[in-house]
Amino acid sequence: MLIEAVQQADDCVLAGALDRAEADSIGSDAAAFLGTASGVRIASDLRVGLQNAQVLIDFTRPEGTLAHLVVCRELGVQAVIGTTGFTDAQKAQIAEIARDIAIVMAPNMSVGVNVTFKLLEMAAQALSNGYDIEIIEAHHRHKIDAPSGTALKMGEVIADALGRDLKACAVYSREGITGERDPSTIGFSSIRGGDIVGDHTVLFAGTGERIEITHKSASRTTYAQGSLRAARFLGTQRAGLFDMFDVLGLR
Ligand SMILES: NC(=O)C1=CN([C@@H]2O[C@H](COP(=O)(O)OP(=O)(O)OC[C@H]3O[C@@H](n4cnc5c(N)ncnc54)[C@H](OP(=O)(O)O)[C@@H]3O)[C@@H](O)[C@H]2O)C=CC1
Ligand SMILES: O=C(O)C1=N[C@H](C(=O)O)C[C@H](O)C1
Repeated sequence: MLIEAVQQADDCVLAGALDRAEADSIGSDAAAFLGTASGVRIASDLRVGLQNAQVLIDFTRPEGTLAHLVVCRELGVQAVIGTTGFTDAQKAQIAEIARDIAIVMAPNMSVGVNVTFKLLEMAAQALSNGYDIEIIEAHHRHKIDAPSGTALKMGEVIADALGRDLKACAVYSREGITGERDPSTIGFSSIRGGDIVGDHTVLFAGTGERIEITHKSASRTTYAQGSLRAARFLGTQRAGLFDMFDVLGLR
């Protein structure tokens, strides 16, 4: 999706493409899967892959992203990070690296999801009393982290709007005799199955009514297009840690 988006954009150039050393794709043209040639061979050596790059777009795993950022800092390459599932300590490492290079990090690059974060801020403030808040997300069977980064960000946005600390009020699982629901909690439910691209619903359940704010991704192309917007934004920055609110002017 990312390679296709870059190939279709008239203001972006594919400078490199990376895969693991053992991958069958190594050495083949990065656009071969599109039936065209990009002139870029898929490499496993990050320094080779980044030699002509201004920005690395990284959707991998936390440990991979962190290793890549160390090389980005060394080479002065900026980064768009889509990877989710970072620990607090890993986020602190990213913030430290962002003192030297500009980084956009966001758990969801889609415009719609970032606008949904804003809607949730407003809804949480307006429904701060008498409404139980539950966040339900569904993703494909291959996803390895739960809850999704987007669901966690939704929880943070809502907790901030309510003056709560998500770490203290999040409930991630229920089983057995759980007791009555504590109204100060924010609940999370994760569904995994098939090829679901990414659905997120926040339920505000009151007495006599329910409000549901839902975003559904039908294609991963929204993430790729958002990543390119983030890369363009980085062209105007020297250093610092940004997110899609900065890129989209939503802050
Ligand atoms: N911010 C956003 O908008 C979005 C974020 N994501 C996030 O992006 C991440 C990747 O998701 P997705 O694309 O579905 O996952 P995939 O498994 O399809 O892709 C991840 C890629 O990273 C590679 N990889 C895994 N570990 C490492 C490592 N340590 N070093 C280098 N490369 C590595 C994998 O290789 P191999 O297959 O060989 O393991 C694979 O090619 C997830 O955290 C997901 O939540 C996903 C979509 C949108
Ligand atoms: O793994 C995915 O697929 C996705 N991951 C991101 C997340 O964890 O929120 C974004 C999107 O939901 C797809």
